[in-house]
Amino acid sequence: MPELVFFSGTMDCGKSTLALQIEHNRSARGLQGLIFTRDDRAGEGKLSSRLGLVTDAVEVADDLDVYAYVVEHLSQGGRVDYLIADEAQFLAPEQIDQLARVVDELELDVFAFGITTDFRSKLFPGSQRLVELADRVEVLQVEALCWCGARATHNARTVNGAMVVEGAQVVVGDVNHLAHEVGYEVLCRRHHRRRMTSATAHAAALSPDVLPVGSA
Ligand SMILES: Nc1ncnc2c1ncn2[C@@H]1O[C@H](COP(=O)(O)OP(=O)(O)O)[C@@H](O)[C@H]1O
Ligand SMILES: Cc1cn([C@H]2C[C@H](O)[C@@H](COP(=O)(O)O)O2)c(=O)[nH]c1=O
Repeated sequence: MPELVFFSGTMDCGKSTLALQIEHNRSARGLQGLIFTRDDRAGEGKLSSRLGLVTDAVEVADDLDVYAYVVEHLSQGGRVDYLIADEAQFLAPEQIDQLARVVDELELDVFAFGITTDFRSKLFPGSQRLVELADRVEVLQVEALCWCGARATHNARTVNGAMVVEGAQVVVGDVNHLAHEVGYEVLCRRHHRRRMTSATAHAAALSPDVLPVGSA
């Protein structure tokens, strides 16, 4: 039975890597997939992983009807055995409905990958629709970790190194870019709630208030 599967997690937990592995394993067996993405850090029409792998993909513009795109591809004699959609949080809810239609009417597997919540811990509209429609929601097995060692479950945004909770929902960026104006850091819920990033935790640890008596 074909399925719509949502592989979800925080930033930097290996979603794009898994997307590329699924693509590799299936194409190695002669299957042909269509790969979609939106606003990947590597640029338009790219699906990239931090492990250095990258592949071409169809950039999902606001007005792209994914179902119609696949039907058109098939009607022109193209072969499609499955779909991959990375950065699926950025897709509009209607485009997620189109992915579900591909599963139900064209009987193709669709593998969607994305972060569930934004820097304010609010669902992205695309992710919300995926949670509503997916046959399965899979959490990735390799845990991203908070600076404290706990499993990271939330995404924090930093601006010039300080965690922020206001701003546009979509700002393309990366983790470990604290020197950049906008960066991201994955945190456990406890430290996301306390707005405690690795930098603020480090600064607190170095504060004179907590240094041993007599230290310089
Ligand atoms: N130098 C490295 N050596 C080994 N693994 C790495 C390295 N850099 C990144 N990774 C792995 O890649 C993961 C990020 O993969 P990626 O597919 O880009 O994540 P996502 O798409 O979820 O943001 C990290 O959590 C880590 O497991
Ligand atoms: C939390 C959050 C993230 N983003 C952006 C930042 C990245 O460009 C992508 C996530 O990519 P990844 O491959 O999963 O690391 O999403 C955003 O726009 N808004 C946010 O709140």
